[in-house]
Amino acid sequence: MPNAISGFSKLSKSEKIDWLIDTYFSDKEAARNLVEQYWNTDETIQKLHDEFIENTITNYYLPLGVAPNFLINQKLYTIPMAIEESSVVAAASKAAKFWLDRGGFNAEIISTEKIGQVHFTYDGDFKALKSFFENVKPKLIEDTKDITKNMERRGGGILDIELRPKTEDLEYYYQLHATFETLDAMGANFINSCLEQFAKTFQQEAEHKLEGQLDIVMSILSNYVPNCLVRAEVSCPIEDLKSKDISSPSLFAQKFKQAINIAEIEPYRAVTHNKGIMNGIDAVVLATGNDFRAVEAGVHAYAAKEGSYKSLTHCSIEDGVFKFWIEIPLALGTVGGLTTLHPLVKFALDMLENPSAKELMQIVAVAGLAQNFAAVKSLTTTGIQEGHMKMHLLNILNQFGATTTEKEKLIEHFKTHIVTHSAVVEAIEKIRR
Ligand SMILES: CC(C)(COP(=O)([O-])OP(=O)([O-])OC[C@H]1O[C@@H](n2cnc3c(N)ncnc32)[C@H](O)[C@@H]1OP(=O)([O-])[O-])[C@@H](O)C(=O)NCCC(=O)NCCSC(=O)C[C@@](C)(O)CC(=O)[O-]
Ligand SMILES: NC(=O)C1=CN([C@@H]2O[C@H](COP(=O)(O)OP(=O)(O)OC[C@H]3O[C@@H](n4cnc5c(N)ncnc54)[C@H](O)[C@@H]3O)[C@@H](O)[C@H]2O)C=CC1
Repeated sequence: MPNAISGFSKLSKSEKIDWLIDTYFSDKEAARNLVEQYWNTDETIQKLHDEFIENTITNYYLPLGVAPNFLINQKLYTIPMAIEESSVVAAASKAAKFWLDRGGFNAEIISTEKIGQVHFTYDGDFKALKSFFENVKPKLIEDTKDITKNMERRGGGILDIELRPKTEDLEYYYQLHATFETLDAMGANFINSCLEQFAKTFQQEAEHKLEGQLDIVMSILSNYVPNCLVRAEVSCPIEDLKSKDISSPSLFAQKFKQAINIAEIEPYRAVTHNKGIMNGIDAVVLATGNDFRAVEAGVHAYAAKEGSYKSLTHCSIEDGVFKFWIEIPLALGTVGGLTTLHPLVKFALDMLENPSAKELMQIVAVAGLAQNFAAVKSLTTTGIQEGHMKMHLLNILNQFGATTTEKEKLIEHFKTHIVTHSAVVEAIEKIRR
């Protein structure tokens, strides 16, 4: 076991790499070469990446793919997707193309409110606390003026602050529950700055004007944003579903709806179903430099809002019309965070013609819906493995170090044979004999 190290953060980048290689690697030259191989040749770009996080030693690549042909609210987009899993970009592209011929996707913003809370304890009388809060509320807002003035000029800012008693769940526990409009910013830093100022003013005022002990526990935004909602939808007459892989549209529609119904009542299925949705959502969220952990946490909380974990997508068949939709909370930014810093994020946003946060919410929701449509369509028709393994073939070939000629031969071979890991291994061995 290696010894712990103190002061690691104070070492230079090259000293950190030296320590790491000396401590963990026997083939020191190979390890150092690998780390250096992933450095950007442009020192300015490398420095930028070094400074995104702490203790950076090199870069970790993910492929950036694009899915064309997304018609959203009658505007055509090519959507950027950063993801490691094969078949996701192909599936999104295929769903986009399918719906392009059937009127495209419609998306709408339902709401854009963000939330933050000051968590505190108080051991006195609730009535006294309530009256103190009502008196101090204008000052809470007034004291954040320096933080909020620019956001207010743009049309956003603090929407409201409420006092919420939580003592039934936890002794002495209360909240200042605040709502915000942060426009094109995800808003985490703006909200946290406001909340910390609320806490400071609240505590200071309480010391002179409130009987009983009031202690601030913490001030932080919530990544659960059920009132920052977007809805995306596709629909068409059932007979228009007919396509290369759908010979009986009405049977397909019934089976597809049944698959969604199952994900609405069965958590084991719902989790995988929603994972398929997040294949699309995370890929676009990452490509556009947004915080995918925040989105993931909020989306899954929303999926469980009724007490059990459910599908985020829904389907109906009414009057001969097939309708499929998603409704999800998404706190996204097109300014702030990494959005203007990472050159490829800038590229991705340029490709989307520099959307507002609202437009990006719609694009991301559509990517999730399209992904889910492709996956459930495969699951209820051919099965998932056929298409997924077709795309995964290159990964298996690369694992076995296949040459370009071997790849060409095997890709041709697997156009007419089912791809499984063992079938690929067998075929490689055969052509190498
Ligand atoms: C994989 C496909 C698309 C093949 O589908 P296919 O019918 O064999 O494709 P095709 O060769 O006929 O091409 C049709 C279109 O698909 C796209 N496409 C096709 N191939 C490519 C490619 N190489 N690169 C880029 N795009 C591709 C592209 O849009 C293309 O049009 P074109 O560009 O030719 O005009 C289909 O089988 C499919 O959609 N499968 C679903 C795959 C999927 O969902 N993958 C996610 C990973 S599995 C998982 O994590 C989630 C899951 C499944 O568990 C979720 C759940 O359970 O709900
Ligand atoms: N729990 C969480 O999710 C947390 C996330 N974070 C991180 O915070 C970052 C996001 O915070 P932000 O405050 O969004 O970014 P930020 O701190 O970069 O601020 C964005 C700023 O851009 C300015 N702005 C310019 N034009 C604007 C417009 N049209 N609309 C709105 N604002 C405009 C505003 O002053 C705004 O405050 C992400 O990197 C995230 O990972 C940080 C703390 C906690």
